[in-house]
Amino acid sequence: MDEVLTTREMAEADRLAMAGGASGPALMDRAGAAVADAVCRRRPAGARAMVVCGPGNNGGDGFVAARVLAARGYRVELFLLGSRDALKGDAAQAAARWSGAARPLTEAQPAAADVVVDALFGAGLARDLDGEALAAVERINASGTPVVAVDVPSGLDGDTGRVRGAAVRASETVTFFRLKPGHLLYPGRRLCGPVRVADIGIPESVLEAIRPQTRRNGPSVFGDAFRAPDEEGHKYGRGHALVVSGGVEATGAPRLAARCALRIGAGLVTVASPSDALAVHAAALTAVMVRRADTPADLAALLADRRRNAVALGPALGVGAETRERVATALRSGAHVVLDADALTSFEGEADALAGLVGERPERGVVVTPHTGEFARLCRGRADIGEAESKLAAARAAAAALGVVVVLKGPDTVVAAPDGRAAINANGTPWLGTAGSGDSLTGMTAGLLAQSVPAYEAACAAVWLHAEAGARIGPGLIAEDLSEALPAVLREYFAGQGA
Ligand SMILES: NC(=O)C1=CN([C@@H]2O[C@H](COP(=O)(O)OP(=O)(O)OC[C@H]3O[C@@H](n4cnc5c(N)ncnc54)[C@H](O)[C@@H]3O)[C@@H](O)[C@H]2O)[C@H](O)CC1
Ligand SMILES: [K+]
Repeated sequence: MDEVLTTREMAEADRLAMAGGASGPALMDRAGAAVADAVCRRRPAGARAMVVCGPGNNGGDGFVAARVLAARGYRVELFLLGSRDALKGDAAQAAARWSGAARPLTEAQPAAADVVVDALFGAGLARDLDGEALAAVERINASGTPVVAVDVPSGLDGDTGRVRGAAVRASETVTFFRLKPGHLLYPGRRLCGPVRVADIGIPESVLEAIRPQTRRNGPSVFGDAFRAPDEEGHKYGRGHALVVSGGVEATGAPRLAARCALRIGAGLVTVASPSDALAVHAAALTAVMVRRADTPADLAALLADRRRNAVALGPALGVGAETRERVATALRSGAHVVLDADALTSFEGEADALAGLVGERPERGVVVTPHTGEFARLCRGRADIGEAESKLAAARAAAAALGVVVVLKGPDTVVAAPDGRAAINANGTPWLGTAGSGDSLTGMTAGLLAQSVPAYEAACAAVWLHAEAGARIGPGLIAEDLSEALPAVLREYFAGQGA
């Protein structure tokens, strides 16, 4: 159920279902009935339900919902954008079975209703709302009346999660068969409210033909790649992560990263720093070694020990040529590499230079973990990335261009692999927006790479586990809590695998 389908893929699912014998009206009937069920859960029979319908099949779903609600004793008023006889296909059939009026949309007064069904536009939204549709959406939002949106809130682009002119703020959304990217990407995720995915009779088998490349992030994405160590799990079998840090001015970042790498399962961690004082402070943990590393050559020497199979650079490294040199050294070492923060900012506007370094190396995982600002700086000058239609498309384009796994962080973190796979994370919490949270994620990613989890799955697992840990703590979260919350999160995750 974690596949995420674009509107185009959804239309293909629809087509395949009908080619397989499903009927359009039957699909629409089940869609409309699922919408009616959502209204019934929200308001008792006898309540005033306003259904606003658009000129396409989204409107058709609205006509079906209106008919079902009226049959269940709701006082239904239906308003239509455009004329009833302009409706076509399944929508025309649904309208023909609605015995009530279809009043002009301009007459709709949502404030007078107990609940609104938003069936204006769905997957067929083709441009910014204007005219009567825009006015109606504004009246709906101003009314404060609860809204059940059909498929996607009208005005929201189902593929990008972006608003086209204006969009309905829904109390909940009923969609069909699978989620769309716009249900998970902001602001779409906020405008949808809770999203219910209804089964309308499209067979799962259509997915074999569609082969969707996007998933909602979770254990179904990385479960096979990250399993509990077997009983004789030896510490060397669980890899050795190296956290490269900067000077004394930055104390917590490398320590956070090191702690998280250990907690998530790396067998050993080394903190390398030009400053003994910092390294000792950063280490302050058993199983963490401390090594002096003043120069890239020192770093190369540390990485010459092949048991150090994952290296994290970024937290508190400083921005500039030194860091670039360290990044180049790490990429040439053949260890798995995580690049965050300063390691990325040191390549500001030079994504190609970074891509060149990545390209030199044997096929080992490289993960970059920028937040949106770092991403924009790294990809400055790359219009093919900067002008992508959505965060999902931008992360994908960068992953393909750089040849790395991109973790584009935010409340809707997107993880994208060079081969086109992508996952949108949906278990985050606003409390993760705190200093050090990124360093913790870097450490978790390095800790998973150290255990030879493949780069894409390691990034997806780190993002999801990091968010789970944050969600467990919630208000008052400080970055130090994240590593402490990991044992409980991992216990549940592994137990879930056993299930
Ligand atoms: N895919 C499925 O499994 C099912 C989908 N259903 C519903 O069908 C809609 C998609 O219907 P479609 O007719 O393609 O488009 P819409 O109804 O979303 O749009 C209607 C129509 O409106 C015009 N239009 C687009 N943008 C604007 C605008 N900004 N202003 C004015 N007019 C606009 C354009 O001509 C569109 O064609 C999907 O969302 C589901 O709700 C099935 O009912 C169930 C199966
Ligand atoms: K809608």
